[in-house]
Amino acid sequence: MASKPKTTATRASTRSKTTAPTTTRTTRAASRTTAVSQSSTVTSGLPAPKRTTTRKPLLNRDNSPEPPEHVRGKKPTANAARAPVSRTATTGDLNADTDREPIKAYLRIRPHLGDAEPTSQPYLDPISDTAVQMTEPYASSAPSRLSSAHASSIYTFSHIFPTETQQADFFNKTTLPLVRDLLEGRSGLLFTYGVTNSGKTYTVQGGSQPGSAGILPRTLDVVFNSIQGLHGDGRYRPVRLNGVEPAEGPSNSFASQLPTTSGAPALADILDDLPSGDDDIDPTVLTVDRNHEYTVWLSYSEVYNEKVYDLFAAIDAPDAPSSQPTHSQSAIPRPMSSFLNLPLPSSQSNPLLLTRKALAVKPCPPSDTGLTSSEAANGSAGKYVAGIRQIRVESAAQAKALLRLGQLHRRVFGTLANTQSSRSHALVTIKILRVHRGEKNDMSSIQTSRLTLVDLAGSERTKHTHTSGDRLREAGNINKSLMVLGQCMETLRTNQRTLARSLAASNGTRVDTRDVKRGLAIVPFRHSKLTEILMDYFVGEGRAVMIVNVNPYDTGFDENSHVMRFSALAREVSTVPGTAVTRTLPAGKTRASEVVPHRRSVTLSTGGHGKKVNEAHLEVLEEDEESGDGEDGEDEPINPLIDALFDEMERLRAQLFDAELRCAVVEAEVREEVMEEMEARMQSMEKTFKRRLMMEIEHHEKKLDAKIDMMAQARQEIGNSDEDLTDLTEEDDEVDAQVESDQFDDSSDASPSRSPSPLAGKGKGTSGRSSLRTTVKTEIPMEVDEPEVTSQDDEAESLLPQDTESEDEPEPPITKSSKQAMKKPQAPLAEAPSPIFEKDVKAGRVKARKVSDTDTKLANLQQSLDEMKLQDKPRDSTAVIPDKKARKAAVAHGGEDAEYVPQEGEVDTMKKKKRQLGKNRVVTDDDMAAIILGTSQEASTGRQLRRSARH
Ligand SMILES: Nc1ncnc2c1ncn2[C@@H]1O[C@H](COP(=O)(O)OP(=O)(O)OP(=O)(O)O)[C@@H](O)[C@H]1O
Repeated sequence: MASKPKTTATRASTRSKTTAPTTTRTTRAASRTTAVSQSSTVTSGLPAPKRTTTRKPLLNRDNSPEPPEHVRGKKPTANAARAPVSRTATTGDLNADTDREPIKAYLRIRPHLGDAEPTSQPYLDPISDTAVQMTEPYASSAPSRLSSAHASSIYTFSHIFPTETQQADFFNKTTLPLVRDLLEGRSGLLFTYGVTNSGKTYTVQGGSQPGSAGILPRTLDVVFNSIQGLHGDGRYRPVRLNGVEPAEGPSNSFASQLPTTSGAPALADILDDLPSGDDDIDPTVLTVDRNHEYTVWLSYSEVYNEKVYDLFAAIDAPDAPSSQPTHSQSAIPRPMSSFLNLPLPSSQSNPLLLTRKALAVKPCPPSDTGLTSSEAANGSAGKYVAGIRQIRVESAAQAKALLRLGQLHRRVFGTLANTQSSRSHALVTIKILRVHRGEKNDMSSIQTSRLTLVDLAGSERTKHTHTSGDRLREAGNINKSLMVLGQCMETLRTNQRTLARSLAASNGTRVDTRDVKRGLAIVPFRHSKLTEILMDYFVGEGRAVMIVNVNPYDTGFDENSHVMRFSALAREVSTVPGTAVTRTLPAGKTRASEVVPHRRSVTLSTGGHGKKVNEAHLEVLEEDEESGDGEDGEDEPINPLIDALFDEMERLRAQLFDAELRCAVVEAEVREEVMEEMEARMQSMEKTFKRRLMMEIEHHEKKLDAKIDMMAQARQEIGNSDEDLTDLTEEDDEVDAQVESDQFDDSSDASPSRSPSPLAGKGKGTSGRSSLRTTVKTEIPMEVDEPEVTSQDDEAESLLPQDTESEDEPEPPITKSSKQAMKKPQAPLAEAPSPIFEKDVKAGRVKARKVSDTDTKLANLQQSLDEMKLQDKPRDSTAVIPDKKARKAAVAHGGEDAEYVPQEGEVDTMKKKKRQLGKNRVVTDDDMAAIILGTSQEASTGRQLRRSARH
């Protein structure tokens, strides 16, 4: 077994000039720890980051991390002095600058796609080239139970690309440096991260418009532009991750690798059928070392449902598999070839069965990496996809055609629900073998470098995609990969910080790194296929770039916040840009294992764009990969406890998804119920109010009718009265003369004593004119009846108070004086006519008449009304309060029962500030109408009495 500490010691000694003791750990857990330590050892001596080491929950972590000091260009201290990578020990010219640098995170904001999408305010607002503010839409509304995002946050990135960014510009700033590294022999990783529909595929592959080619085709263009005339002869081929071996037989050209099996169309034909994107070529040319020859190799895989598939591999159709050539490493596959030419079954009863086999991920043998076996055994050698095809391409056009074929495969096996949506992680690896012209035959001089471009599947959660069954499983696995990727980054960051902090704390003295390493966490790369494949970039050497795609019009604010926080985490992880190496190695042994195929149905649509659309129902058999060779026990679980914990996490996560789904459904149901209830209530309220309104209208109409009737009746009565008046005129001439003479007497000899009414002097300046015997030539409106002066009228007098009562109003308090006034037939007539009579008075339609009893009663009524008003005022405005002291004294003197009679000065009077509204008696129109009615009735009664008396 490998002696890992020795490895560490070697690295440590080359980098920090310290000697680490050898240890003999053999477990994988320890191996992983050491791997992390080894990677971290590169940072030995780095100044301690200022940031606190307390681990905050991911949710609350500030997402504007500043790069550590060493990244910001601060010169390393003596402790931090770094030496070239120790891989020089086994390879020749492979020294590289091993400065650690954080993963670069670029944000690309997707533009609004016009009418196809609902228009809304974007919730992302770039505030500078590197910072963006994210504000939750509808933040004022109650926060969602499921929402975990902050209402407004600022996130920082290495650079932010606004919506109008052109593909070429984006490529130059994000990917071109990685292409340069690739051509110079250094490896790199670029991955896109974001929710579905955020523009990841557009960024990687591009669109259909001219100039919209993505970073992948542009990378191929630049590579082939730059190595023009420097192509190697292909006598060597890459194997595994960094291995090289002589190619079997001549494989000099792309065409020569095409399959020749009779009856099957050639790959070239298939590729010709695929749409060409050759019009959109990036013209960039990079300067390369012209002393070397270059060969370019391409591989294309996808991680789907935690299985790795080769997208260049042939898909076995029912009548094709046996006739197909075996999948040799160097042979160009004929993927889809037979399938494309088969008549597609249209019914599900007899689906076409397609099979594809998952590939195993295996650890690299030591010879591939330039490390000693002991070094490799610690896990830092990375892993490779066993059996994946690496195809040599000689031009960008060939490469693009192959990639399109791979994409076709991906789509066939892609999601059933939405064929446009990438539900798998797609990995394209461009590998370059570089050999010095003078050392063509020296295999050990061949340098290998890789650039892997990863189009990650959408990171959205299941509740937004309404997934179920297979889709749920798919989503679960996508999320698992991304979750593990996040966990790996978090662990790496923590380890790097721990190491840097402990080394900084040593203050220049020698540190036993074993102690430090013991405290480092195991990076859980092996818990997801994606991270297993990518681990070499994190613990080995290579630059890493992350592209965060975001659609600011998307409803998934929460998911996008999660993406942002993930990017912050990534930016805090450092990687080591280095030089890839190559070793030859004997082919690894493989071991047959139990294969548990997974079958699922796929619906494939072909045609479209003006052609007839055919739907084919297929069954896909996804065979599991063969297990690893087990040579070094790498396939043993790292630690059963950790594995169990991961499984538990996975189970809990699935439960959480389930619970969230149920919550969302219940929430929707409850909302609907509440809405229905509200609607029913609103309807019933509307009915009630309508009914009330109708009743009100009816009531008012009745009232109005009554009023009109009253008025009509009154008018009629007045008409009758006129007739009676004519009769009476003659009869009363005598009385008139007498009244006139009396009036004359009164006016000349007015005396208060002649006025029995206590209110006589209060009548609007008519003092002296109203008295018992005074006959005022008051103009009485026509509407008022003019009953004859008869003694019988007294009998009707009793009717008056009742008749003047309003229906609704309470009876006004009848004071003593008012009673007197009402009883006295001689009570003076109120002089001021009611305003409603004024018109008639002015029109001269009334005539002077003698005072009758009815008139007197009317006057009395008016007077009592006035009195009511007059009496109300002082009563409501003044309060008489007995003096407390005096009362107390009286009680003390005479006991509790003693009657207290306040003397002068023993009462306080107090003005009340305000009369209470509604307590006063108010004479309303109804009252007046009632009075008129009463008067009319009285008058008619009087007339009847008088007439009966006459007869
Ligand atoms: N920068 C851009 N300019 C113009 N259109 C864009 C841009 N980015 C994305 N689009 C368009 O937005 C749509 C969604 O983009 P894309 O398919 O790349 O999303 P995605 O993140 O890859 O989704 P999925 O994860 O489901 O595959 C596509 O129609 C694409 O053409």
